[in-house]
Amino acid sequence: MLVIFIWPTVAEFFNWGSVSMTSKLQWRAAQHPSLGESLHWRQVETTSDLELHTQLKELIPEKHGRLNKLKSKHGKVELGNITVEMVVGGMSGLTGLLCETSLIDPEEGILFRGLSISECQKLLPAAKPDGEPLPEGLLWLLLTEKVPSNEQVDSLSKELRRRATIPDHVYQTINALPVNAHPMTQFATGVMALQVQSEFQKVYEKGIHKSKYWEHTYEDSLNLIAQIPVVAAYIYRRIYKNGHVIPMDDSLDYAGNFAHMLGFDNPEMLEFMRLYVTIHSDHEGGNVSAHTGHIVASALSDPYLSFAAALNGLAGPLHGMVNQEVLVWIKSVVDECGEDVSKENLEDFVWKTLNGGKIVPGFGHEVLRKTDPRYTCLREFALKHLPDDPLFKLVSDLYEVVPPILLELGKIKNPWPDIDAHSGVLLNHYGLTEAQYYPVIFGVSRAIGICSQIVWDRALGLPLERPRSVTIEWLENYCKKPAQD
Ligand SMILES: CC(=O)SCCNC(=O)CCNC(=O)[C@H](O)C(C)(C)COP(=O)(O)OP(=O)(O)OC[C@H]1O[C@@H](n2cnc3c(N)ncnc32)[C@H](O)[C@@H]1OP(=O)(O)O
Ligand SMILES: O=C([O-])CC(=O)C(=O)O
Repeated sequence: MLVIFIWPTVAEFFNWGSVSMTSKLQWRAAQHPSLGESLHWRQVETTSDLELHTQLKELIPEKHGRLNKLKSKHGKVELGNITVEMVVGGMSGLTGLLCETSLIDPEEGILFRGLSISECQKLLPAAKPDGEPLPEGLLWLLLTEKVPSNEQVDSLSKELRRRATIPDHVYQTINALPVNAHPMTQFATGVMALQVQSEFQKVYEKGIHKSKYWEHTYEDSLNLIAQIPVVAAYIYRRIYKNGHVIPMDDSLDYAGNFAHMLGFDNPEMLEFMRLYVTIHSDHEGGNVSAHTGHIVASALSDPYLSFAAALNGLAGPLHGMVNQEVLVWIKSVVDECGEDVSKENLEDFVWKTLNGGKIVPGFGHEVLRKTDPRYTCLREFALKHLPDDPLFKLVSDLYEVVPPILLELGKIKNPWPDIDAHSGVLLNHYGLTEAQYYPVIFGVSRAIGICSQIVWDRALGLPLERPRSVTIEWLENYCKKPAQD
C-alpha cells in the first residue's frame, strides 16, 4: 500500500480566503472528527486494491466501534434545545440526523468527507489532465472516506458499466405512461420497475443475519447507480427524440456515458456532466430527498424503494425541481424584457414575481447562509467556457439584483443563490434545452449520495426513524407551564 500525505493547508489557504488558518483547522476539527486525530495531515491513500467493496468492508468495523462507544459513553450529551419554532417550522435549525458522507457548514458549504468542492476538483481523478472530477471518484470517496487512484476509478467505471443491464419490463412500464407525463414521474416509475430485481428484498425474504444487510444494500445500490443513467436517457429520448435510443459507449466513464446516451457528444458537455453529477450528488442528510431516502430505508425498505421515494421529494419545486423553474423563469424574463434587459427592468421583474405571491426560484436555503459554493463552482465553469452566453449574463445580473430585494422583504434568512440558480443555463448552453428534464439529471446525480448514505445506515445498524409529533393544543399547554414562561 502506498500512502501519500497531502498538506491541505496550502489548498485551504487559496480556497478559504480571509478566514485564518487556525480557525479553519479548529472548525474542521470540530466538524470532522472522522478525519482523524491530526487534521494537519490529510491522508490520501492509494492502494493496489481495486475493489470498492473490500475497502468498505475494512472500514465498517472501525466505524461501528466508534458509534457504539459514542452511544455508551456520550449518549446523554445534549446537542441543543428543541424550540417550539423548530417543531412548527419544518425542524429548521434542529440537528437530529446522523449522516457520514457529507456535512454542510452554513458559511463554507458542502464538504464531501471533509473535502470542499475545489479540493475535490483538485484531488479526484479526472478523464483528462486538469479535467473535472469523475463522479465514480466521488462515490468511492463517499463510501470509503478515501480519495481513489485513477486505477480504482477506472475499475469502478468498468464495474458500473457491467452492472448497467436493464430488464425489458422496465421500458415496458415506462412506455405504459403517456409520453407527456412529467419526466420525473417517468423516472420514479422506472426506478420502481427496477426494484423487481432487488437483491436485498430477496435475501431478506429468505432470512439473513442483520450484520449482512449492508452487503445486499451495497449490491442493490451499485446496480441502481449503474442502471439509472440508462433509464433516464431512455426517458429523455422517448419524450424529446422520438424514442431513438443511443446505446452506452463502453469506452466512456459514468457521466460521460450519460451525456452520450442523452445525445450529447461535445467534449465540453461531457466535462460539464462530470462536474454536474459530482457536485449534485450529496448534501448531507437533512435535505428533502436524502432525508426521505433515509427514513424509508430505516424501515428496511430496499435502496430502490427508498430512492424512488427520495425522487418524489426531489420532484418538488422547492427542492430539485427548482432547476426547471429557474430556467422557465429566466426565459420568461427574456420573453417579457428581451435578452438585453437592464438591471432596473430586472428589478421590476423580480418585484412583480414577489408581488404575485411567488418565490424567486434558485435563491434562499434552509442551511446555507452564503452563496452556495456549488453555484460559485458552476459560475467559474461558465466564466471559463461560455463567458458570452446571454443567459449566463442574465444569471450574473440576477446575482447582483435579487439578494438586496429579498433582504428588503425583511424575513428571509439567506438571500443568496443556490446551485439551481445556475445549472440550467449551462445545460441550455450545451443544447439540453428541455427544462422539465433537469430534475431527472439532478436525480441521477443524487443517487450517488443517497445510496452511499443508505449503505452506511445499514452498515452502522441505524434504527427505524420515528420521531414524536405533538398537536397545537399540546404545545399551547406545554408553553403555559410556569417553568416555560
Ligand atoms: C437543491 C435545493 O433544494 S436548494 C433550494 C432550492 N429552492 C429554491 O430555490 C426555492 C426558492 N427558495 C425558497 O423557497 C426558500 O428559500 C427555501 C425553501 C429554500 C428555504 O425556505 P426557508 O428556510 O423557509 O427560508 P426562510 O426562513 O429564509 O424563509 C422566510 C420567508 O422568506 C420567503 N422566501 C425564502 N426564499 C424566498 C425566495 N427565493 N423568494 C421569495 N420568498 C422567499 C419564505 O417563503 C418565507 O416566507 P413566509 O414567512 O411568508 O412563509
Ligand atoms: O440541502 C438542502 O436542503 C437542499 C439542497 O441544496 C440540496 O439538497 O442539494
